Amino acid sequence: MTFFFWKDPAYIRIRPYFHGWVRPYRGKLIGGILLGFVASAMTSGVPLVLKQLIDRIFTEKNTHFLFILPFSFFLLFALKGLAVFYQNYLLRIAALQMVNDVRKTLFSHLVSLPMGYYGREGTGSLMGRVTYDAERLQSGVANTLRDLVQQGFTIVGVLGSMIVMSPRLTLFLMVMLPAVLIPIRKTGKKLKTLSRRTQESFGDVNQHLSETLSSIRLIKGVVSEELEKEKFKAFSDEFVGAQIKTAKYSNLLSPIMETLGALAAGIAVWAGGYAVIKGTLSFGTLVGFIAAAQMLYQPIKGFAGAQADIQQSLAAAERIVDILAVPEERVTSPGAKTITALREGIEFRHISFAYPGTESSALDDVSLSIPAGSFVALVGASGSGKSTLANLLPRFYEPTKGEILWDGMPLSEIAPASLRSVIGFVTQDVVLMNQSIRDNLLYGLTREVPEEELIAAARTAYAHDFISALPKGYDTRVGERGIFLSGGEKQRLALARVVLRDPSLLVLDEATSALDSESEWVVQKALESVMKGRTTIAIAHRLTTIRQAQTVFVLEKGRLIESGSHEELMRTDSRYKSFILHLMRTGEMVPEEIL
Ligand SMILES: Nc1ncnc2c1ncn2[C@@H]1O[C@H](COP(=O)(O)OP(=O)(O)OP(=O)(O)O)[C@@H](O)[C@H]1O
Repeated sequence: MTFFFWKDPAYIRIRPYFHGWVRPYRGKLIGGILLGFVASAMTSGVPLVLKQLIDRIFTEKNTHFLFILPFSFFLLFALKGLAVFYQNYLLRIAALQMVNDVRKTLFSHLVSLPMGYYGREGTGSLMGRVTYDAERLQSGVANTLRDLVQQGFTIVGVLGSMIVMSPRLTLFLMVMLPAVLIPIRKTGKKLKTLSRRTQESFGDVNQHLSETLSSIRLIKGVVSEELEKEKFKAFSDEFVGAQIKTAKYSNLLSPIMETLGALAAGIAVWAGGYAVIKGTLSFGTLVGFIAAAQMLYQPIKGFAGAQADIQQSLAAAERIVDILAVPEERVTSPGAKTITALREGIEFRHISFAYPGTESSALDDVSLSIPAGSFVALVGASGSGKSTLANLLPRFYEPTKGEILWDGMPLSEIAPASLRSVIGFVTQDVVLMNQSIRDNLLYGLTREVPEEELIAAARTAYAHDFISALPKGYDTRVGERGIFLSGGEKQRLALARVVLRDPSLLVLDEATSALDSESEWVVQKALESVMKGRTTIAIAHRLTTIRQAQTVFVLEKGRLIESGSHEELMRTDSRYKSFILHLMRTGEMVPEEIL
């Protein structure tokens, strides 16, 4: 039964979180509830005063009450108005502040989840939880408390007044109770399902929008605008469809309740009219009673509305709790070791790994050593596990089997935050924010960086000249995801960022797409100067890079199949040799490079 929301499995699930959310605002909520009580007491007094008004003034013609009763009438409404105002105000403030807390907690939880989580949940859907669901929860809590408390009390109070006036007539009207409860219950259930559907389809709309905007180059490149429009239309229509159905069901209750209210008044006249004619019931009682029956309509409607609100808020809260229930990644912990550099080297010992939720291994029993200060290249076909191997180092993922040692220390004992501060990543897809070049270069640094150091870093990365040539120099905004910059320029900014962070270990995921030869040359130069004095692991796609590496590790389907220098491997009849020759035949590697 929806009335007892505290028995609802959804509520039981969110309860521990909900109590924590509500606790800081107890005072305001209790104040709101008490004021709701005052407001409903005032409302319940109206039929009684009305009865007295008619019986004393009009029937008994008692002039003594001519002033008192109308004034009491006014006083009741004035007090009720005041109580309702402050009740709504307090509840709204409490709900707004509470949801503000929830939103902030949700955001900080969202950025602290383990890497594996983000791939599973779509960005749009996650955005929907922080925006739409949090908002739903806010209005839900404020409205529910108002309606449940004030309207609940009013129903009880008005019923009390009715019993005081005539228990017999009240009993007559009780016959209608099932007629009132059944539609409330039925619409409540329907609304819960619809609410989930609305929220999910809002997630789809959001997801599609964020995906489209972030892939706009691809979409335009392959001319698939029409396809995307069609997809968006479908998601948006589904969202509106669910909302229209919700509107239908939530607005259906009102007319049903109004009709039932009129029926109740009719029953009251039919059953009480005869008694008034016979003189066994005062006219004032009947009028008071009809007024009471009419007055029940509004609170029952509100109370029924609260059921719908409860269902919608429960669905929203559940979706929020779905995220909060995922354990956070602990980037620092009291027992964990911290490191400041790589001094001896890294060793992978029998490492196997499968991505969460997948069956096949991305890495299978890989053992290799990378001495500090060396330059190694990871080579292999697409999907052979090169990026996966590199992603285990900052502990974005934990190996399923085996152990990685950092200067002889198990990686699992080192705090991820500390590891990440000594590893610099330069990925194919350089992540830039729509801020100035300066802000992008300094992003994540907590120390003050003097201008000279910033410029020196940009020089090391061969970026200073192109930055200086921009209209606003270091203060030029780069556009969303660096859209105003070329591929080579983005790569050099990423390298300048590495210089400023000064990590011991550099992980370079080389771009597979070719840069023009001039950019290629500059990026290569920048790379060479940034690599100096650092251990470098390159996920290599260019022969020039591979040839510079002291050791090339060759991966195939997650297994390490060969290792050695390029020359050594080319001298034998290795799988590496046939792989490189294959790449040259297919044009993925330029043959001139080995000449
Ligand atoms: N987030 C992920 N979730 C599930 N499986 C993944 C994930 N990332 C990669 N994989 C799978 O793991 C295997 C190894 O992928 P990985 O990205 O490490 O290969 P790679 O050698 O770096 O390839 P590429 O050169 O194309 O980047 C592949 O089969 C890939 O499909």
